[in-house]
Amino acid sequence: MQYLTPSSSGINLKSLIRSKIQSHLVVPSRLVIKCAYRFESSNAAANTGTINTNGAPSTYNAGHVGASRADWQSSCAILASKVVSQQQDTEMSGGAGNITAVNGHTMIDLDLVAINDNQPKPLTITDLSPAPMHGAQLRVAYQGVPGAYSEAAAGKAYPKCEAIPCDQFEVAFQAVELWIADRAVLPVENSLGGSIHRNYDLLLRHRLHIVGEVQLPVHHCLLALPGVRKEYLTRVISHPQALAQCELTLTKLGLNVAREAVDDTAGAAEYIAANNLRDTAAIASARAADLYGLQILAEGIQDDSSNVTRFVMLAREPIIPRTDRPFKTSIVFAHHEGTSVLFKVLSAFAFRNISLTKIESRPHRNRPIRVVDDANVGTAKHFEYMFYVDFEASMADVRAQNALAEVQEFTSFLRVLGSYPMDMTPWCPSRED
Ligand SMILES: O=C(O)C(=O)C[C@]1(C(=O)O)C=C[C@@H](O)C=C1
Repeated sequence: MQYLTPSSSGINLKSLIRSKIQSHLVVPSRLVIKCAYRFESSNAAANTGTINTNGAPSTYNAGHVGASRADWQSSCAILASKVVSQQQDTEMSGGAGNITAVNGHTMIDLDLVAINDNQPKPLTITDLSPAPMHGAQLRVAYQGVPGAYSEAAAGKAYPKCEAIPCDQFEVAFQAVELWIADRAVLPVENSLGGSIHRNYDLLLRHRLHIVGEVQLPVHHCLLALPGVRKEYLTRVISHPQALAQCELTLTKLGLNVAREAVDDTAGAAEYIAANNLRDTAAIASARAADLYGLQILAEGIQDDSSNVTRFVMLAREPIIPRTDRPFKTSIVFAHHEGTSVLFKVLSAFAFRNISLTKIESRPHRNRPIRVVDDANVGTAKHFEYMFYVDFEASMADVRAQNALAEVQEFTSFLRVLGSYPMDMTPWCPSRED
């Protein structure tokens, strides 16, 4: 599906990256290579007409939609060339030459007054801090366009944040890795649809840390162009999770029409508006109806009124775990061979009275099959798994530390994805979009 770009005055990624450059933040070249790679893949995707990069930041409340893919590409090209030229300057001047000059009093004339604004400034502790600089707005990357539930989750977790729409989850991760955003928001499970497996895989592939969670009641609406009636509809489009969450209700509404999956709920609404599609409805939020000028044909069409999606917040740095409020810790592990290992791992928590809130398994990509030869019976083949476990304790809690020390004995791989405050907001399944 193609995202479209409604005109607005939102700040765009180009200006964000420019401001980053202007503040002379030195970006490691490794990140730029990643960035260049992303252009190629997004170009390739755009050529197939399936994905469109819409990387314009928007203030959460205002719901701005801004720059085009070209903007994003040129921004990163500027960033890449800036870094390359910085590297060339450094190479030509002999890298650490400046230090030698100062320390060794070489022929460089030290003019301590005139500071050239084009020189890179050293990183400070604030640049490395997981929190934004005092007074700065937290920038939160999410997948989708304004009106998506992920945007609402960003607003719930960080009420005054600047929400930055990204066309893919991968881009949201990279936005944080490249310091374009401070956080990424990622849906990981839904009460009706279950776990969002692809996002678990992304957590493992990237090195970001979980620093928070929010549970967002998801209240779906059926949206169409003004004047369109249910009888005119030949298809309903939305995010696959949203389609699954409304399956029964659509049938009850007599909508036995084609269902088509698109990248996000609000993107579906935007697509209908921009293409003036009078035979198509979208499943999306009431806010998406407002933003894209659609009417609400039916409200609360999720099959279960207490439909809720859990999102996690990701940052470059972990937060310091505490014990003065309820914390959750998420881990992922693979175990050594042996059938009783999973039981042993889980009992490490049970013996310490640590509750598990979630366990999820995903096939081990690098080692999908374990072969067990038995001369008499033949060859048994088991799937190998990565296990994702959430438990109710902070990493600052000695019980959690001991449990993990024990888990480590049975596992071939163990990573703490994050230790973060639990979402303790009162449960209220009414509409929140
Ligand atoms: O498409 C959106 O609006 C999203 O934010 C994505 C998403 C998901 O990935 O599950 C989030 C919440 C809803 O469960 C439906 C879709």
